Amino acid sequence: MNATPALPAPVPVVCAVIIRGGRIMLAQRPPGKKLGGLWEFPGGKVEPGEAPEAALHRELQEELGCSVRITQALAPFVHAYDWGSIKLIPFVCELAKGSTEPHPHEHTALVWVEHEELLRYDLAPADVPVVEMLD
Ligand SMILES: Nc1nc2c([nH]c(=O)n2[C@@H]2O[C@H](COP(=O)(O)OP(=O)(O)OP(=O)(O)O)[C@@H](O)[C@H]2O)c(=O)[nH]1
Repeated sequence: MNATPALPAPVPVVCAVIIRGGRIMLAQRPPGKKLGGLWEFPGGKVEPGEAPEAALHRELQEELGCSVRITQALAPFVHAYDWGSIKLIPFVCELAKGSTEPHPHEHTALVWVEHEELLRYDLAPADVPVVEMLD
């Protein structure tokens, strides 16, 4: 018998690299939450039985009040934090035609930055490999 307890499965998390006019949106996590103050791609946890794409649309509506069109699915990967692991499922998106302007309902701030500037932001550690996947 294997005495090693099974590690909990990584928590699936979707995130959106939203591109507009050559700039990419970053959102700042509020203080007091996990990774508070760090910058991330908007998104969140996938609910049980939910498709990742559906989770992405739901989270972006909740967090930013906007709708997007997914243009590319990037390769999901697992990132281990000291409190557990996430399976990050990134999508490249653009704002959907007729979408409302995104507003931060849950984040402290939103910025639109050039690709070359992304790594100058203090990113959630799991987001660094996502930046490296972008062309
Ligand atoms: N939304 C989002 N979450 C990310 C990214 N990168 C990353 O490590 N995460 C982590 O993945 C989890 C996503 O959950 P969430 O955004 O729905 O969670 P939350 O802060 O409401 O819940 P939490 O307080 O349990 O972390 C967070 O722990 C967050 O720190 C990212 O780019 N986008």
